[in-house]
Amino acid sequence: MTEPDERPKILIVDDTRTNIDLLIEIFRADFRVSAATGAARALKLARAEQPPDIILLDILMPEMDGYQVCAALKQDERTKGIPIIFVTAVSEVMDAARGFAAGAVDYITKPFYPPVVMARVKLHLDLKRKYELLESYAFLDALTEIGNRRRFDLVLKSEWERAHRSRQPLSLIYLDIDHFKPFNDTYGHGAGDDCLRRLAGALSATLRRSGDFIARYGGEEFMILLPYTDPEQARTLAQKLLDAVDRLAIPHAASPVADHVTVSMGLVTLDPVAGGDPLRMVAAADQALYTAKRSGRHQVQVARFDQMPHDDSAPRVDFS
Ligand SMILES: Nc1nc2c(ncn2[C@@H]2O[C@H](COP(=O)(O)OP(=O)(O)OP(=O)(O)O)[C@@H](O)[C@H]2O)c(=O)[nH]1
Repeated sequence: MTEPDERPKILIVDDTRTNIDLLIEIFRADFRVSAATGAARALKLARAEQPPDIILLDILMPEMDGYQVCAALKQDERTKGIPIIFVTAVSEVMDAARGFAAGAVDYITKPFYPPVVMARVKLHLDLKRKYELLESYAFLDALTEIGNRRRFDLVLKSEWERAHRSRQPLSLIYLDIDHFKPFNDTYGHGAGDDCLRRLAGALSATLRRSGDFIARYGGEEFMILLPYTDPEQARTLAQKLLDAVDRLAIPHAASPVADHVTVSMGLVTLDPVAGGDPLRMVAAADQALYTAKRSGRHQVQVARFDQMPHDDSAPRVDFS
């Protein structure tokens, strides 16, 4: 089996073939290089399934100039994180200021001095990697190493929009550990932390579909988002999550519910009707969770969340 090519991808955009050839020569050993001689092809390559890690972009091109291409890439969610370095002739240096305003990170001048071109590209790739690493930490819960609340908010918003667009159901489970305060009081905060870590691991391992998403929402609360999942499928999965926590069998002598740690869940499924606010979905799941707690804990309660026809501002939440 051949090893996957891990070299960074660079896209070179220039309407002059000789410039492209010169730049390919500089990068071909250490990079996977693709090239475009016009804006349309450049945008297509940038939006490909495996987008480039960095783009070298000529300013003066027919059809759409470099500034316009840069602005289009920066406006597109899929491509806005790709660093863009403008390629400009010495006489166009003033125009590079416009490039920065359009969102470029740097510029290089023609004629090329290969070591400088390479150093600039490597510098910006390195900065991009560091930025992505920092960003991933900002969305990670440090204790359990699953997504945090900030990440959940973003994923909920995009899945909510996707559910409306595709008219597919979206389910949400709000999960809370039962009697966690007495657990901490009995076994200590360190054991409480360990319990949270083990629960996060067991819950994550129970999710099988690639779009399923779990986050730690608060102290002892987790959110599980299930795209393309109808109420019946979500109910089955919620039961599996309940069982997975039971199977951990973490002793909890202070719980009146069981001799081990248990959880309660509120489940809601969005009917893909246009409009509304994703936070109402959270509110509906929260109410169902409250019902689960009131009804003796260690169980799943299902809320039905649908919106009043013709009245976007008044979603109806009722329990079945
Ligand atoms: N060890 C540990 N405990 C935490 C953490 N975050 C929150 N908690 C504890 O979780 C407990 C939650 O307590 P409550 O909200 O009273 O709920 P509960 O005791 O689980 O009771 P019910 O939810 O009604 O079943 C509090 O004692 C918090 O201190 C954490 O990161 N680590």
